[in-house]
Amino acid sequence: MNFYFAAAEVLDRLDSKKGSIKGLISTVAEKDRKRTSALVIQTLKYKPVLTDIIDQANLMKEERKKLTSLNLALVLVHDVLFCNGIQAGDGPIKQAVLRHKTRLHGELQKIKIKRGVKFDEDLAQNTDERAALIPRYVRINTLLWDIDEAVQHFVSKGFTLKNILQISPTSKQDFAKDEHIPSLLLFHPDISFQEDDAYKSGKVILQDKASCFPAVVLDPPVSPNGAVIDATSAPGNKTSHLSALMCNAGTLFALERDRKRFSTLKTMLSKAKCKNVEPVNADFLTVDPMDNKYSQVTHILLDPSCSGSGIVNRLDYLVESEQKAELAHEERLHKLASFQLMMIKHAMKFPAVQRIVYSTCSVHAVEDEHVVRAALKSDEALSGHFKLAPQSQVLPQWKRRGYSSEMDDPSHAASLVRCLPGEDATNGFFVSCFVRDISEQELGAHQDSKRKIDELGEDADIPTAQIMKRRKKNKQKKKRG
Ligand SMILES: C[S@@+](CC[C@H](N)C(=O)[O-])C[C@H]1O[C@@H](n2cnc3c(N)ncnc32)[C@H](O)[C@@H]1O
Repeated sequence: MNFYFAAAEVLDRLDSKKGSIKGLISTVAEKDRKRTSALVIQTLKYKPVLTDIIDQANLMKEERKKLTSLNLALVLVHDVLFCNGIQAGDGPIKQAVLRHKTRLHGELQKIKIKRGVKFDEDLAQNTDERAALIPRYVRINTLLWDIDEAVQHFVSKGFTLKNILQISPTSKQDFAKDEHIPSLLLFHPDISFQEDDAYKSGKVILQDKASCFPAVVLDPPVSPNGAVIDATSAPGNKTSHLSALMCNAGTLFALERDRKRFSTLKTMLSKAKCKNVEPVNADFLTVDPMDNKYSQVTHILLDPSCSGSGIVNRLDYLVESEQKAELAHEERLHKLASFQLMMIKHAMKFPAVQRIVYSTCSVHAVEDEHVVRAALKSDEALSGHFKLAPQSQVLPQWKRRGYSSEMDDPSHAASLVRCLPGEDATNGFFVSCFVRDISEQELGAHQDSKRKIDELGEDADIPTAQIMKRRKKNKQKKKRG
């Protein structure tokens, strides 16, 4: 019966908005986690129907001594009606529900007749229909095999490779190569790979297409001296993608501040055989950019916590009631945005950094364009000479760009990438890329920084100081030459 108590407790905590489904399920004992998460999700899908049935059958009134909460009744009645019964030894709680078994089944039939449906599944709440338009994306872990070997593997499993851009909703056997991401395959949304050997051995990673964009845009170095930071790594999809793009060469520092998520990250990286990754359980904001360890870092990926408003293939929306306080929502977005901005500004302080990718799975301009435009105006961007990478370096073929009306300079929107759920066959996503521009012309425009260097010498901000030193050396060379 403990398993039902655990599932009911997750539902109780969801009701009182104490976390997301994913977050709350991660607190359940590992041995029961899979089972509990399946029961919670199924119960949520049928919640309105189950609540009606329990009401009509008067279950809570007649068994109020045994059934202490509606959520406990929901999970038990779910298993009586839609599974093979309650999976627990005999006892007073089980008996309290089973006494009403005939009545419960009767109420279920009445609802089906009333709604004119034949199958139980037709009573499930519609999951977000935009999710049904998202193919099952499978990223090939090129550290372990190549795309041709992967294609052969799936063909041997009975799939047919088609030269198409989208998977037909009627054909579950077709698969295709993605047009934008080289190591990505598309399958029908209903295909599950959880039991596939290639998934279990880390040879494929189940990752939404949009979530593959940041690593590709960052374009990390492939060199034994390459040094890259993934500042917000767990669970590690983008880290393993970066590691693959770096061909396991150089060093990829994978930072993650949350201890539990850090442990998930390490498991993921070892499964994917990422050998060039140094996982670090630390808060990126507390890392000293001048620390020798990171002095050679040229590329930083920032995929910080966000509202997640772009994710459509998860069930959290089932528990988001309409009365969700708009104000609290706005406040939360602004809090997230100021944290996100801090992360970008911190990344800009690393002395050798040349390229910073900032991404979110949010569709809110507050967390996307607004954060980018604030970052561009920040002291860190001005003194470090950061600007947006041009469209030609940021998935040039991708049609949907940033919202120009949300940028100070509308032309900057072309540098940004957006994905819209329901329209782009992906979750909602946003990608931007800052690059350090050290041209002489730009330097000339920063007279103030020059003055600061003259006045402060060694203590002036390092990137500008380095540039100025380089400039001085070049001038001296020219004079000598
Ligand atoms: C959106 S998730 C990252 C997903 C990851 N990039 C992936 O593709 O698998 C954000 C992660 O950043 C972590 N995080 C948030 N703030 C952080 C900080 N200041 N330093 C390090 N990690 C942080 C969170 O704990 C969370 O695991």
